[in-house]
Amino acid sequence: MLSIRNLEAGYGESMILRNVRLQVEPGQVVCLMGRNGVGKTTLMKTIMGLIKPRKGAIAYDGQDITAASPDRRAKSGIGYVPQGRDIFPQLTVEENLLLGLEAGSSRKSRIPDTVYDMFPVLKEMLRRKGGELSGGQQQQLSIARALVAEPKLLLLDEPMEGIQPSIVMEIEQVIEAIKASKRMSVLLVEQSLAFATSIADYYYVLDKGTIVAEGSSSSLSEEQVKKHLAV
Ligand SMILES: Nc1ncnc2c1ncn2[C@@H]1O[C@H](COP(=O)(O)OP(=O)(O)OP(=O)(O)O)[C@@H](O)[C@H]1O
Repeated sequence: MLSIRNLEAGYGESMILRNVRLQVEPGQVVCLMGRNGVGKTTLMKTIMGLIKPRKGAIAYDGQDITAASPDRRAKSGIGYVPQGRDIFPQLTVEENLLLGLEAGSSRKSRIPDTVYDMFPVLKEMLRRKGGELSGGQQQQLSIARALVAEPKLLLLDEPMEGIQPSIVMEIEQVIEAIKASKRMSVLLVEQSLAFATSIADYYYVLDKGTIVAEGSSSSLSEEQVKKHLAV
């Protein structure tokens, strides 16, 4: 589904990612872990094409997309939910969702009902401005907007960060439902050991721009977390 080899990327002269390799199989939920500032967001942006790698290759769905534009990646079925709820505050919930249809690979002209099934709260708030929603609801809107396009690979950058526990639970349920549907792969940045071991199939730990540990999530132990993730 997604295969990254020998990736090197950064900002101007400063190289953040070095020799990164990572794999996401069809239907898998893969968790990318690592301390603050190690390059997780940089990796997500490079997968989405917002940062051009200096070295290495990214293949998606059997195609080399290393040089493809972000728009082409979205059209070919990669959905991206950036860190920090990047919704349009002046547009209504419905308008935000409709933008998701434009961006992605879906040929549908209406928002699929499955999105409202996953986020019933949004259906009740279709006419409200995005900026009037709570932080957690905005995060749900941001995820829903990506799902509207029915992507084949969903990239989620710290979707639970700074969100109240009840909404964290709802977002976890959505990720579980996506996994159960087997129609989408998910790569997400998430620090919680509980999440990584309960929902994810596989994990990678990034440290100083390189992958230092990986394995099936059931093998992820408290000790490894202490070694690689404790501050
Ligand atoms: N636009 C930018 N220009 C220059 N350097 C940047 C830019 N964005 C991030 N960096 C640097 O790149 C490094 C990796 O940042 P990145 O945001 O990828 O880390 P992260 O693991 O996602 O961290 P966090 O968990 O805090 O979000 C940091 O040292 C950061 O200061």
